[in-house]
Order: sequence, then C-alpha cells, then structure tokens
Amino acid sequence: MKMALRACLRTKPGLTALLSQLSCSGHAAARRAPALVAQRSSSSTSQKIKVDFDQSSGVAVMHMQSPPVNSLSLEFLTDVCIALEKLEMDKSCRGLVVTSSQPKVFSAGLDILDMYGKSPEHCAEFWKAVQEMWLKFYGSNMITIAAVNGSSPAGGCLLSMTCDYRIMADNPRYSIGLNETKLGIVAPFWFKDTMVNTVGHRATEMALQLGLLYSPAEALKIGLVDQLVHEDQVLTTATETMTKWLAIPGILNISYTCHFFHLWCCNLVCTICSCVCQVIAAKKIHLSQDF
Ligand SMILES: CC/C=C\CCC/C=C/C(=O)SCCNC(=O)CCNC(=O)[C@H](O)C(C)(C)COP(=O)(O)OP(=O)(O)OC[C@H]1O[C@@H](n2cnc3c(N)ncnc32)[C@H](O)[C@@H]1OP(=O)(O)O
Repeated sequence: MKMALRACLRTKPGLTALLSQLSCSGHAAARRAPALVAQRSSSSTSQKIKVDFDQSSGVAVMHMQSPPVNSLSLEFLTDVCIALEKLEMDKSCRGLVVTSSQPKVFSAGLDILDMYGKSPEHCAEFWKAVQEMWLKFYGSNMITIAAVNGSSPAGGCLLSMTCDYRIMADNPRYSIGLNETKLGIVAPFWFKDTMVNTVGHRATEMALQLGLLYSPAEALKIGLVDQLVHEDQVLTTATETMTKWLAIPGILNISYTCHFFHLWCCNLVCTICSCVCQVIAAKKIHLSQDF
C-alpha cells in the first residue's frame, strides 16, 4: 500500500494535488530545518529529532527524542516532517529507520494536551500536521523500517504502520495497537485503512471495535509487526534488514506499486461511496424524526 501511494505521488499529478490538500507543507517549511551535510556520515539534530545519515550505506536513522513519551505534538510532527523532507530530497538516502530515544516508549501517539482546549486554528494546524506525517511516510520514496523499541499506542502505531517493515522489542510489557475506541475516539478512516492494509479486514475490525492493544507476541501473530527481537537488538536488526531491502532493485518495487495502486483506488472509491451513503442515511433519519 505504501508503495501504491508512492507511485501515485510520483505519477498522478491529479491525485497528488488532492492529497496535498490534506497536507500542509507550508507550515513545515516555515520552521527551522535540521541540516543534513553531504559527507560520508552526518548527524543533524532538531530539538526533538536526531538524524544520523551514513552516506556509504545510504541509510538514515531518525531518533525520536521528545520526552517523556514522544507524543506527537504539532511541534514534534513539524520537526519529523522537516527531517523527512530533507532526507527525501537527498537522493543518496535510500533507506530510513525510525526509532525512539526514549526508554520503554516508541511513541505515545497524538499529544493529548495538543488536542484539548486549544483554538480551532491550532486544532486545524495540528490535524493537518498529523495527515502530513502520514502522507510523507506512506508516500516516501525511501524504504522505511520502524524499529519499535517500546510501546506504541494509537498514533504511534499508525506511524509504525506507515513503514515498509516493523521490528518490535520482544518485551511483554510493551503494547501496540489502535486503542482510540477505548479513549472514546473514533479512529479516522485513513487510520483504519492503513491498518486494513497491514493486517487485513477482520483483524482490523476486531482491533478497532474493541480498541485492542496487542503484546508483541500477539502483534506478530496478526501481522501488525513483522519480527520480534531482543530489546538490545532492535536497531541493529533494523539496519541489517534494511540492507536486504535495499538489495532489491527499485524498479521491482515500482512494479508492485502498480498492483497496490489499483487496490488503493478501489478503497478510495469505496470510502467515498460509503460517506455518501452515510450522509443520505443520516438525512433520512433526520427527516423521519420530523414526522
Ligand atoms: C483532532 C484529533 C481527533 C481525533 C484523533 C483520533 C486519533 C487519535 C489518535 C491518538 O493517538 S490519541 C492518543 C492516544 N495515546 C494513548 O492512549 C497513550 C496514552 N499513554 C500511555 O498509554 C502511556 O503513557 C505509555 C505511552 C504506554 C507510556 O507509559 P509510561 O508508564 O512509560 O509513562 P506514563 O504513562 O507515566 O506517561 C509519562 C508522561 O507522559 C504523558 N503522556 C503519555 N501519553 C501521552 C500523550 N498521548 N499525550 C500527551 N502526554 C502523554 C503522561 O501524562 C505522563 O505525564 P506526566 O509525567 O506529566 O504525568
């Protein structure tokens, strides 16, 4: 699916325009950008993101370092998007590993404090930044691997699902999943679609209806993560795995992209139809209540 979006962003200007309406590159560009120096190995740091780029392998590691739990605030999301944009522009960067510098937590998901009691303008900007992060990761030309070295609920799980591959620390104290239902929030349809593309319809239905958080072993069983390793080995395994992915010629990725792009279009049409049906149904209920 990620590859489908990738192809769509590359080849379909109309759809790119449509998607970019969801996006907000403007606000990201306005902020300070962590510099990526073209040398054999470089390191760039914003307040909340550290990027180590090894030019000989073409692989960058993005360390999320927003204490205490890497919650996705507007500021943090903006830093992530800027770092990603810079890596994307550097054609020598072919692979990206995303991980956490915080102990025990990959990301706690959307920053609850950034969603509560804020102005409508702030909420709009915040929500656009969430969508931009999703678009940038899912549509990335780089191979992306999530090194999930701690718990990853809700938006944290979404972030990991936008990557091509997920490696999680095998620690039963950690959990991962879209638990929005348990918080009394409906997960947006594109959260749902991302999960469907990862684990399939039935597993997603169960996960969302019940707001399930999975242990690493359970997550592996339903395919929410691809591999479990000891905590100490999450990052090294991610970089080793990256080597295998980068050995596949990019052209083959593009050909799979075409198959997945077809699926993605079907999904989008279904979602639009379903929205129209819901509006019609709601209007009918409203009219019937008038009588
Ligand atoms: C406009 C939006 C509309 C719809 C949105 C729909 C989609 C929503 C997606 C989301 O992502 S909603 C967020 C859901 N997130 C969660 O449910 C995670 C909640 N947190 C946890 O489960 C745990 O904190 C943990 C991540 C497992 C880590 O546990 P740990 O025991 O290590 O830490 P502790 O719980 O003590 O937390 C430390 C510290 O961090 C604060 N915190 C935790 N999560 C968040 C968060 N998501 N946003 C902001 N702050 C968070 C927590 O309050 C503690 O703060 P304190 O030290 O000041 O008390």
